[in-house]
Amino acid sequence: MKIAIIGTGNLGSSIAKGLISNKSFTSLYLSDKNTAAVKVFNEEDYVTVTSDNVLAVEKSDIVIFALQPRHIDKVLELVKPKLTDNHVVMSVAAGVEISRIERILGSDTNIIRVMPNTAISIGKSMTCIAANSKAQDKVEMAETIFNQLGTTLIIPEELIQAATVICASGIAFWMRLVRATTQGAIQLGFEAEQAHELATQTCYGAASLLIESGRHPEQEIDRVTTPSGCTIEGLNAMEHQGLSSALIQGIVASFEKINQLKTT
Ligand SMILES: NC(=O)C1=CN([C@@H]2O[C@H](COP(=O)(O)OP(=O)(O)OC[C@H]3O[C@@H](n4cnc5c(N)ncnc54)[C@H](OP(=O)(O)O)[C@@H]3O)[C@@H](O)[C@H]2O)C=CC1
Ligand SMILES: O=C(O)[C@@H]1CCC=N1
Repeated sequence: MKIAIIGTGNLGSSIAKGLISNKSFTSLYLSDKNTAAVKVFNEEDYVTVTSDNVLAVEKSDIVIFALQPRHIDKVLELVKPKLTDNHVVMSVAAGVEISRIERILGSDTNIIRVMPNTAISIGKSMTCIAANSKAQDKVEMAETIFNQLGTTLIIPEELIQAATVICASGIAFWMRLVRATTQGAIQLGFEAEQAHELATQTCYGAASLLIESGRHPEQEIDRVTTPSGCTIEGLNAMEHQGLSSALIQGIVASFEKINQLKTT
């Protein structure tokens, strides 16, 4: 697979790291206005770092646009003359709908919206995928690529905005919960480094338990909460302060914001 990533900032470079660790390409072009942050990848086999977006497109079959929404239109216009029927255009741009890309490239272009998160750099992304009509037969190929970099779910495009909030922004939400746990652990007497390890490993254990057992979180909570014990005391105190409500309100606020950003 000949892959290009246009825009190698936070997400583009995370995708590049994941692909390089996995060696899941025959060639990889990394293109950005400023290549300083990804120059190091030039030393990798079959990887080329460039500032020439058109060259990256010409040399690739799959082009992942990891640009901010305000930059994507002009880059699509720039590379349009070089796109062929064989190209698959993938966009990770939040709020940029397939119809907006089709208006620039035409609906006879293979277009896939992909919504990964930054854990793609370590092969642990939850990635949602939606394709236009033309690219329906390319969805399996997209799934194959992103399954090597975590877990994938094929969804209708209408759900991509929600997936962006839950999975892409979601990384930040979970990080904040881990940070708060660390702050609590320090207050209870742990050194910062130990507090960080306790918080991250416990979080990892909780997610692994749910994934491996397939059980509902409340079933696992029941196994932890001793009657009149310290767990239920803590849980109830958190709920009195609105823990679940705060999370849900944050998710909804994030969703409302992404819908404001959406342009059709
Ligand atoms: N960060 C995340 O976790 C996630 C981001 N997304 C989406 O992914 C997209 C990228 O986000 P993110 O990586 O955070 O953004 P960044 O700003 O970190 O990365 C975008 C990169 O594109 C470069 N760029 C701008 N214009 C051009 C151009 N004409 N040609 C080549 N490169 C260019 C930017 O350079 P410069 O900085 O010099 O402008 C920058 O390096 C966004 O649309 C975002 O909504 C989606 C899911 C998760
Ligand atoms: O914050 C944002 O708008 C982008 C999309 C999801 C993650 N980062």
